[in-house]
Amino acid sequence: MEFMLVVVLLWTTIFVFLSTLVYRWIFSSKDQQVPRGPSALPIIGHLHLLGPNLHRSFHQLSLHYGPLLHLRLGSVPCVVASTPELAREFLKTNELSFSSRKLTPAIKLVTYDASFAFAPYGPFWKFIKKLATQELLGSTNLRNFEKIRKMEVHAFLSDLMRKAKVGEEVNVTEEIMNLANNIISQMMFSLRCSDGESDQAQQARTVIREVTEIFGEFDVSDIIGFGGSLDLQGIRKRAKNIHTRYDTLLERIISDREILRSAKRLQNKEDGGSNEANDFLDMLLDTMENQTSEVKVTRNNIKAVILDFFTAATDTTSIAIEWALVELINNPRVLEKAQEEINKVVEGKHRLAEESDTPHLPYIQAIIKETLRLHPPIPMLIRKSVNECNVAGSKIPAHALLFVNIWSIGRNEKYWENPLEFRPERFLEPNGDGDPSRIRDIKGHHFELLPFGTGRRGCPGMSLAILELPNILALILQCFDFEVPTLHAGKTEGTGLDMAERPGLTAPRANDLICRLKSRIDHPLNILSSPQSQDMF
Ligand code: HEM
Repeated sequence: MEFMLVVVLLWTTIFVFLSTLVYRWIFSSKDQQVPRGPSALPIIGHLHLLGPNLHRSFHQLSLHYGPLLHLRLGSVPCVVASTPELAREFLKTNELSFSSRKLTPAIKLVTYDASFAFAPYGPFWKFIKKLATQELLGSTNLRNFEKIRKMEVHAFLSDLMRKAKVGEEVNVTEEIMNLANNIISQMMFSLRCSDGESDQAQQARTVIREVTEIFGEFDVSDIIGFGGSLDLQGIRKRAKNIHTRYDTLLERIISDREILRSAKRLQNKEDGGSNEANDFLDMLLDTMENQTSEVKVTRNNIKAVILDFFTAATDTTSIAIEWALVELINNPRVLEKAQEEINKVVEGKHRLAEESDTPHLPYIQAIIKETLRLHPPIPMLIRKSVNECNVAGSKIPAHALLFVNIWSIGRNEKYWENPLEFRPERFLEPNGDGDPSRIRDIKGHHFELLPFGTGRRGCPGMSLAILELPNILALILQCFDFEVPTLHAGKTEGTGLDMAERPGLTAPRANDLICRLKSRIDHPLNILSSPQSQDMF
């Protein structure tokens, strides 16, 4: 036993010594300036400096050490960039070097090691990207699905109106998540997650939250370099559990669809009808069955890609709407101005806001931008270098992790006047030089504001989000006023709703938004349509 201990200690000492040498060698080039950073500890590097909300820890470190930080997380070299200029250097000037993401053991386990969002920049990624942007999220499909989005939003509003009528408390966070969930599942597999009452609907929401949480965690056993089979924090055990639950949900949906497809084929053979693809699941199954497809898509790929889109679309959209509502409840002047704009444009109580009203609701659009500036649902763009490169005068080794801290950039007073103030008007004013074309947009062209990322690896769901977010917000504000209990979880008396965030890959509010709603519409049922589709569970 003692002998074993001596051997382990000896190996650990040799490992620390060698890794320090390698680390110094990598970053010792005399003609390259190494990004600044605090001193690292042996083995763990800078892990001890990081709190649960990584973007906040990095922000604090960059205030002290400058906007380009070099850190070591265990054995993994990392760079953190916290200005628009650096974001441009990494994501535009050196785009191809930073067009991949890091696969952690947890991500591999949950996503069958077959994901699109974590795939290297290569043929599989390009194939799914094309399918997603031209078909699922292409302009024709987005237009075709407008009716479905409208029905889903109306179902959501009518549920809230029922609760408002009887004075029931509403968990707005959960309701919005259901809505986002229903919209994306309708688009992907023509099913809805139901009204949220079934166990399985609840399971689907829980899995999504758990996925984004676990993807944002650092697996110490993985990053200190010698923990191949260790699972010090139990992350891999949790990942396997999430994977199993998700797999059960998805297998059921895919098997049902396969039965339906066989029946349709039989029918088509009999009556000579066509066999065209309907939704994303059909498109993916068609590709899997097509022996001559340019890229081989497996059943695991299908499940992983569905998980990618399902989680990416549900969590981000609902987080953005919730932060917008919380900011509005805390800023009654902005809320009043927004409701006035809606009343004027959609003539208050005769009809509900439509997506086509959005261009006439500039203040609502500005509220969305201001929300995404202060509370980007994905607070950091995380990429991996595929080769050694020089960026902003610094040598970045191959396989280094890059964090572009968009949360920090949105709060930097060098780029935003009174950055902590929630002031949507800033998006309606030209930047002091009278040129309206310089008003910052959120589409990845202005590096001060990158809520959807930028370039090839930028968010493929941006067009859908840009349609959904202002419309859903406008409808909630048109239909309801909010009554937040004075002393409720997430509210401190006199100081408004709290702004604490939950850790993870995304940054949702830590406490659910729970409040009573007061209807602002006299005869809501006359102007609401209802959903007509099969429930998912
Ligand atoms: C408020 C809404 C949303 C926000 C703020 C958001 C934000 C982001 C960000 C920051 C990224 C990483 C970009 C980068 O690395 O440059 C991303 C990637 C992604 N998003 Fe979104 N997103 C939203 C909605 C959606 C929707 C509605 C979908 C699907 C319908 C979606 C699907 C994806 C996928 C699949 C990726 C991975 C892309 C890749 O790796 O190539 N997102 N999103």
